[in-house]
Amino acid sequence: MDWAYFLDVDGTLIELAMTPDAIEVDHALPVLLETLHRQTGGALALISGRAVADLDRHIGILQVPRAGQHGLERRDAAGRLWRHETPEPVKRALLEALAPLLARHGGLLLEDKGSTLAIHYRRAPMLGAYVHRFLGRLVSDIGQGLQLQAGKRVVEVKPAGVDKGMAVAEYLTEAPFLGRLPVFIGDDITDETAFALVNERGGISVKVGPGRSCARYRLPGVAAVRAWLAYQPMSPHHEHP
Ligand SMILES: O=P(O)(O)OC[C@H]1O[C@H](O[C@H]2O[C@H](CO)[C@@H](O)[C@H](O)[C@H]2O)[C@H](O)[C@@H](O)[C@@H]1O
Repeated sequence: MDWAYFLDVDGTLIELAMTPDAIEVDHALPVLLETLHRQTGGALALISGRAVADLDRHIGILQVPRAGQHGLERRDAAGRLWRHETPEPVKRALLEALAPLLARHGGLLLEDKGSTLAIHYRRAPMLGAYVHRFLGRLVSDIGQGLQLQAGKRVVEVKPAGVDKGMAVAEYLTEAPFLGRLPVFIGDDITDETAFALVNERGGISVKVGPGRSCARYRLPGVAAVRAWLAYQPMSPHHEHP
């Protein structure tokens, strides 16, 4: 059976950086992804926590389908964009509540992704537990179907009930993904829903780096992921990592 490739971005295809805009996308990445996309007949998608527009800006290769904001937005192989929105008044209330926190702690960084608001504390790691508590209280006060999403030195507030696993499941109902065995590679907590979905479908789930995971395989880091992906098109029979 042919494989369909679903790839997380930060920490999987690109090394982590101090801030979301500080990532370095070297020229080899788009070349690798374009090649894999072509050689799989288009069965490659990026599944990221970043916004789709942000992926477009940093990574380009617009012909590769992509899901952003942990599945809240998804561009399919036909170029159609599907979106779950956070209602405007809810977003306004969140931004108002976050303003004093951000004003008080210059080391924190707000990333407004549209439907999701992320507070990054990589520049002020000692504030991590505080930020988690603050946002946890905010979500329970505001309610409105919101949920917290933890990540690497980041906490996000997003609409509940949509995740990366759902985005992968949606792609698998559409050409050219339909009927293929899914492969998902990711490094973070948010990738666990996709690993679980892929495991259910008998696919290949690959966790990048250390940490607990339901993924069945491991790769040590970004360089190993890229090396493994580069090997795929050359292999006549796909082998497990
Ligand atoms: O699902 P991903 O594609 O892995 O995206 C997860 C988050 O990635 C970005 O944040 C992370 O990477 C930043 C740049 O390396 C780093 O500074 C930050 O600490 C990491 O959490 C992105 O900014 C988030 O929106 C994504 O959710």
